[in-house]
Amino acid sequence: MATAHPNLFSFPNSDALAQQLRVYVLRAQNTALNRHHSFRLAVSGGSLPANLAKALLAPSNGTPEDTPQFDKWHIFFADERAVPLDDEESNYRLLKDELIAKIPAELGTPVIHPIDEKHVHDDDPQELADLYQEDLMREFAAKDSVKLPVFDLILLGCGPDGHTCSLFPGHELLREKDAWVAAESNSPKPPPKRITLTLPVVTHAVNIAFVATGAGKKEILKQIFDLDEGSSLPSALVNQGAGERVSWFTDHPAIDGVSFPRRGSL
Ligand SMILES: O=C(O)[C@H](O)[C@@H](O)[C@H](O)[C@H](O)COP(=O)(O)O
Repeated sequence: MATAHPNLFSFPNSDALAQQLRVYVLRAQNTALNRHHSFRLAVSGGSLPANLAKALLAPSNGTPEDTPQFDKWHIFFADERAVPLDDEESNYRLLKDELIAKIPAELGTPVIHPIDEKHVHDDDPQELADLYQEDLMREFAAKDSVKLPVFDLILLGCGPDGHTCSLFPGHELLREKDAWVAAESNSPKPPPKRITLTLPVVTHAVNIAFVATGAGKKEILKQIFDLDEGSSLPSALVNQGAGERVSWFTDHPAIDGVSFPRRGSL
């Protein structure tokens, strides 16, 4: 378990948040490209793709540091719903509509790793999870010894119940130690059938960022950051497992009443 604390950032509005999220994501990109010439990240659904698009589609200041090199990006899904890729509930579709379709041609095209659409109507989403894990293995497990993939960045949301990815409070999936990708058949948040990265994969990433905005998040953020009773919530487990590798991008209403120390810039 990590001992250092996560970083909590808070901004007055979504423009200020997006500006700092851009700096953070592009730093992660540049470090990854220096190390292994590709940038491997996972993204969630919910409000995350819109915030990410706001950050990344803003004009660059022209320096290499401030330029997304999308043709070097491999984008996976931190969680995905078992629905066709063009379904309104699909996180793939959401990311495509919010971000991918709007990337100017000169910035390149990322490689996207969607779920296998042939299995979205299976009764049990386990095959979907297994196939997605195989996709991850092709990308990450070049050596037989790789126990867990090391994403350069995982971008997460936090639900009002403290869930993240499709890891829900009190669920047995939180104890998963071996699988990289797990199936969820009965998600409390619709739609019920999903796949999700597991907690060990999330906490193994080089950088992990949550984006949580709006007054609807303040009760759960108080539990996660200030109160012992919140310590077993999935989002709190990410904080405990990855410590200072975790950064929270919030706005002021989301952390109203939270005592945990916050900063206004990276
Ligand atoms: O597919 C999903 O349902 C999401 O990945 C989910 O984990 C989301 O990130 C949270 O529910 C927070 O959603 P908001 O950012 O919309 O609050």
